[in-house]
Amino acid sequence: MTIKPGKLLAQIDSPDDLKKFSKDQLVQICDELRQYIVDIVSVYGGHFGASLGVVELTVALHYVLNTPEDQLVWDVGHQAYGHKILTGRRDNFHTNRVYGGLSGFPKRKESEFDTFGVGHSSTSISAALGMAVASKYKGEKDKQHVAVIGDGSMTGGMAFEAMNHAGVSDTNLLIILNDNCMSIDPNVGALKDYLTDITTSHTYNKVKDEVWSLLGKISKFGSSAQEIISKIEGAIKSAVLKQSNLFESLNLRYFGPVDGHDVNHLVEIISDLRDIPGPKILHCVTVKGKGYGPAENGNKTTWHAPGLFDKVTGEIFKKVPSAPQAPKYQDVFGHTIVELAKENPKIMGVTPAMPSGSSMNIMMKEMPDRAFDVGIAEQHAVTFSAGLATQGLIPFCNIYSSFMQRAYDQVVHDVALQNLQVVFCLDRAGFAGADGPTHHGAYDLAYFRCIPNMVVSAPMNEEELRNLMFTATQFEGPFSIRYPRGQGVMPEWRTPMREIPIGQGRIVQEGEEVAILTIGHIGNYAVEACAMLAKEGLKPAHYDMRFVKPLDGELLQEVFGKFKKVLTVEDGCIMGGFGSAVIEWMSDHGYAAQVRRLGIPDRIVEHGEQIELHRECGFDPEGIANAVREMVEVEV
Ligand SMILES: Cc1ncc(C[n+]2csc(CCOP(=O)(O)OP(=O)(O)O)c2C)c(N)n1
Ligand SMILES: CC(=O)[C@@H](O)[C@H](O)COP(=O)(O)O
Ligand SMILES: [Mg+2]
Repeated sequence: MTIKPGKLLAQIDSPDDLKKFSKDQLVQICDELRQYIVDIVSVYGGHFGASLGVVELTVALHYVLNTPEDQLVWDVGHQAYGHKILTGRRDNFHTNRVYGGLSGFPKRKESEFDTFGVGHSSTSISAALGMAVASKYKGEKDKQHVAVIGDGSMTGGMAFEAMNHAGVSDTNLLIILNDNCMSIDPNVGALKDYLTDITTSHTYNKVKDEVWSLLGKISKFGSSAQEIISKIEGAIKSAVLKQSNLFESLNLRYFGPVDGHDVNHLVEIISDLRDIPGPKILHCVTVKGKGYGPAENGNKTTWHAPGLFDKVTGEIFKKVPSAPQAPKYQDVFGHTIVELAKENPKIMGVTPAMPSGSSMNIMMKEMPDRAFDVGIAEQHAVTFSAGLATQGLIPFCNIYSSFMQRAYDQVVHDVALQNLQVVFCLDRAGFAGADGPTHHGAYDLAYFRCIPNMVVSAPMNEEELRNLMFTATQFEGPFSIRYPRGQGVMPEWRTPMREIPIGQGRIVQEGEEVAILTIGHIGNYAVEACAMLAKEGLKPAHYDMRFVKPLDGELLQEVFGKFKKVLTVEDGCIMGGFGSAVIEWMSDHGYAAQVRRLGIPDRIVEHGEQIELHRECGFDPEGIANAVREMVEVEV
């Protein structure tokens, strides 16, 4: 179905086209852009509420700035749908997040307007500051550098590291804080409360408006007058706010809060700010989901990424289950940690801003004093968990595999070196799918198995996940459990939990000639492959190793004692992953066999449905069966 843009939007193939319109046409352009996002996302899916919340800001920025020369960096980039549509990608925007189509996030190789690749939060200020300093060094005086960062992303430590530097950088960096009080779930922390204070402080806003209008009048009298007024403004701010403005105290000129949905006012402000030297921050107040009733007034967490929906009624279409509705692994985690915590008062839950995504919200609701959303702060989440563990508690620190990458040193330095009992539940491990390479949990088997003291495990189904979670509570040291995004395989998963001997794998099917060794959920693909091969008279053995570290030495002795052809399969990087561990074991124990490794190759794999990516990399069920067929052919 072809989705047509509105009359004005249809004429905008670049920001230069946008600039041809008069200011009083911008409101209509915003309406048409908003409608186009609703039309596309309702049919093709993707992130939703965030892009609606920055429609006016996006139009104003591309209207005032001279992009792409002026450099605009979006934080996370899930809100950049309007940006992409206005910068030449309107007509192919329906391919957003589709295999072979546009990325769901700004990506440098996709467009010159995408100045920095994003997807993980809190990077925009650092990147934009780097660009600003580079421009200053190269003598590019007129270039503007703008970072647009949300209030949720502002809770990421990197943002403060960058502001700390920006404040003494002597650049003209403009930070735009898009404050909608939302992360994916409601935003958390003292910063959120502070921003609310500023936004709701009537006295401050009244005085600020007067100062602002004075600034407008005086600024015509040249920079010395501006200096005077900015000192008055600064004095008023710190006095009225009773505490120095957080951003001003970092030497960032603070402006706002302003209405982030008044496109013409935003055009004026951003134009004015262009002429004000030095690092500055504009605080915009917006509404996530603005302009589409169900998203604006309904559950904003749901409308962060609702899936497909009826744009007229707002009804969100439930995915039709292909098989009896097996739960998502995350649901099993969410219910199981509560079950365990009811039995064991030492158990605590920690999530860095993914309560709904990880299902930690279940424990947060039932046991609010034992489960914590710490904001987009993965490093803090890990070391906070380590602190809990020093006091004899057992924290389950649930972090998406790709977001875990941000807190690697904390795992080594704060947990493993002290051999503390922290349970890392790495959700979205393996190909994440439509979110693409920024979110693929490709590396955790490799980056965790090399850490001393760390146990590295992966369940093949929900029952196994529950057993591993219980086992982790009995293990006095760091323990990681990784599992993929989406469906499990067991509709009846509420099985009694049991402790599994650390390192113990299991045989799934006896066989001959080739042994398939799998780790985690991907083992279910091997089961499908074996069923295909059985019809051809081929019967490889299949072992679910369950642990990458420690490996099951007894089982591997059986495997290498019986088989000269071994196929390893992992939904993770081949370099240094599970297959590498098996080869190392084989070599260390004096065995020799042909070992073939299937997994994520040593290159960037773009976005698409998980099965499309597994197929592309040759470890979907057909790919596994083909590998066995080829191995059977070869004489060793
Ligand atoms: C390092 C990292 N952790 C977690 C996420 C998941 N995530 C994506 S968007 C988001 C919320 C961002 O909130 P905010 O910056 O306020 O943007 P909004 O959606 O409100 O526009 C989170 C937690 C991420 N992308 N990167
Ligand atoms: C933009 C972002 O990082 C999150 O919205 C992420 O896309 C969530 O992923 P899940 O949908 O797998 O929870
Ligand atoms: Mg927000």
